[in-house]
Amino acid sequence: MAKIVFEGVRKTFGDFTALDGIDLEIRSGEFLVVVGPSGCGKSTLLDLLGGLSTPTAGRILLDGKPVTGPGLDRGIVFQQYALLPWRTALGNVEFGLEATGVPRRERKDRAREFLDLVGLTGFEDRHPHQLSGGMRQRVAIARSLAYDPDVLLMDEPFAALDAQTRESLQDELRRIWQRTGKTVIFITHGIEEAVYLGQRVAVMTSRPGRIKEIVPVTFGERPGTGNGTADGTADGTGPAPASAAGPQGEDLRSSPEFARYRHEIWTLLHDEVARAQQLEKEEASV
Ligand SMILES: Nc1ncnc2c1ncn2[C@@H]1O[C@H](COP(=O)(O)OP(=O)(O)OP(=O)(O)O)[C@@H](O)[C@H]1O
Repeated sequence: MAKIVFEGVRKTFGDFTALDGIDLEIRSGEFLVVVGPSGCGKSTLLDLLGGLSTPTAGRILLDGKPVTGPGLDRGIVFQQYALLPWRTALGNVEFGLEATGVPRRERKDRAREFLDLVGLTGFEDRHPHQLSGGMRQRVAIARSLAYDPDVLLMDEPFAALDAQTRESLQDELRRIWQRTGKTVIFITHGIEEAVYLGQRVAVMTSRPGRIKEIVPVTFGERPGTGNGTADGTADGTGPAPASAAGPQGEDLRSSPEFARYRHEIWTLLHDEVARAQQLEKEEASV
């Protein structure tokens, strides 16, 4: 059974149709990336899945049950994550656990564990203003992971970061995904980011937002992707593969296969971006 199913989902705001005819199935443990022109409804799609808003028509199933509101089974990471400024990194991650009723003592240990997972051991006692943008986003990711949601919803989480930090966080995220087996839905404007992270890349049309095409990204040597399981083995029982970070990640990004996928997705997007810009111009002149 699919982990997540969108069935004929439509979302309107007044007489404006943001999303229409969304049919989509996402496997458990899959890393799905969504790309599309600005304003095509990517965040709306994620909000619906997060239970922050409800579809106008159709339904969304999570483990076979309709999504009716937010839940601890889904963690959300936004572009600018609102960390609590008066709490330390550790305190912010602990905050995510308070809602789940984890005892105080255990909360601390669990929070430390997740800060370690995102490479922030030694920074537990820093406040958000004492951390770089990349570190803050790591705290946000740790906070979302700490209460152990099955599904991670990420809305352009690395968009505000410089290129180098972004690439290193992409590597971290892949490593975390491979280790934890979470189902990840990741929105981005970055085609390279989409190819690097996604097992499948869903390309959306401009208004109303629909799924134009889904591109499976299958790198032969790529650990954890294209094999249908988060740990990169055929049946999900084998050992976790080595991290793709470092030189290997660099090799992937500069490989001819990578360039081919990038070009395929760029081509699919190009027409939609042009159409979206035309629509904006027409609206502006009314
Ligand atoms: N609450 C709302 N009320 C009215 N219109 C809305 C609302 N939320 C979103 N929209 C509109 O729906 C469309 C889709 O918005 P959404 O934020 O989902 O797009 P997006 O693809 O995430 O955009 P971007 O890539 O620029 O972040 C936009 O035209 C937006 O103006």
